[in-house]
Amino acid sequence: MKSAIEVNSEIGRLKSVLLHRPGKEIENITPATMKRMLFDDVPFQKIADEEHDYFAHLLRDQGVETVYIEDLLEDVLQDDEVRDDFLTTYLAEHYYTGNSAEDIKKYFETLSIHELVSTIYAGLRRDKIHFEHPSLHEVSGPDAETPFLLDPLPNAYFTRDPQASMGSGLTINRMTFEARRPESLITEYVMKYHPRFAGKIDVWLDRYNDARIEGGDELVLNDHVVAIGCSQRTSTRSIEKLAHKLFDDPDSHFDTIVAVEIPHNHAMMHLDTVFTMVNYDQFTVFPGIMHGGKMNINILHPGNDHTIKMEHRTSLPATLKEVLGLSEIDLMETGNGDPVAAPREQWNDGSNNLAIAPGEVVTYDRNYVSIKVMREHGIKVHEIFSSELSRGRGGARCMSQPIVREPLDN
Ligand SMILES: NC(=[NH2+])NCCC[C@H](N)C(=O)O
Repeated sequence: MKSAIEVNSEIGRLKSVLLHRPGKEIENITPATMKRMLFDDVPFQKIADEEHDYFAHLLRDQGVETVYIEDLLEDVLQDDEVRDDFLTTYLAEHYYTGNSAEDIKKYFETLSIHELVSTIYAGLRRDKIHFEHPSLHEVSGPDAETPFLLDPLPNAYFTRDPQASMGSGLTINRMTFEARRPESLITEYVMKYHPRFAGKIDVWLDRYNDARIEGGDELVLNDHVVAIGCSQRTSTRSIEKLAHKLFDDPDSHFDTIVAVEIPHNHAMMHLDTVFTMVNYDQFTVFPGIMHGGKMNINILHPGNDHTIKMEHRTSLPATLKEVLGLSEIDLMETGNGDPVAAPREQWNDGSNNLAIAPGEVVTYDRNYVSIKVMREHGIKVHEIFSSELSRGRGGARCMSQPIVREPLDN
């Protein structure tokens, strides 16, 4: 039987994608909570939604099915038992158990399922809940600066990160920062209980382990090679765990993992903020990660008796040629490698392109220097608006989680 997830490249024609339309959560940030919420500014929701709708519309015009994860969550939470189970876990992960969890649940039960889902994304304000037997934790909330008892999920429109599709399955990710942890709980419940996915996918990694990994670091280069960033968000331990799983599981056809070390900072939190694949042999890259050919790259292959063989490399272009079996590749530099335009456009996700077919991408309009370079190199570029969406530090690739791509010709 065909799996409900089929993603065997970064570039095969995109057929189906998971999105999340930004809700109230992106305005439920204040200067005091911004850093913890992983934002650099407070977006204006009205414009962000218009920009997001334009993006989704463009994808649909290109024949892509756009599936909103919040709708899938609503479907799943219709079931009383599943809803209770989800809420118990969600509250326990915010340290609300026992009576306090019951008091919050009592409030949730007064909401429609649609309102409940919006609240899970938007966050729950303290003044909505009356605790029968208040404890210090309950009256304190996540931090003293916020009026929220349960934090908003402003990063949820970056649907790329809480999970990553890979072949016939996905990794459901343990996120690095608490601000994003509930996002992959939503993925878990959707994948486990939604009829579209339940029992029809492989789960390579779940979120209940000590290994941090995020989808922005997970790039499926072809049907047997994945590239993974060793980054602020993805630990080497998780890459090894994933390698064991992919190399041992008979449902997986992946036999090569390229672990690429990148700087560990907020501007470059994931590999896809500095590197994306846009055609069989074309890539965009932020020149700042290349270190004059002195990078730290390791290629992992299955060894004997369930061990892993590892080989060290230092050049990104040479490694890509080697693992993809190409004689030439075209690396297009963000901002044309200019010392001002390159970091500026990287900051605004000029390296974060979503391929919707080989040689065809969607990207933010503001990165006009990078766009010009791509066009000069023969890439078909669809521009999307980016005044508000870009404030969350993620671009078209971050805002989309492919669930089906057409297989590549070769
Ligand atoms: N795949 C990506 N590059 N995602 C970008 C996520 C940005 C988000 N503000 C975070 O820090 O988590």
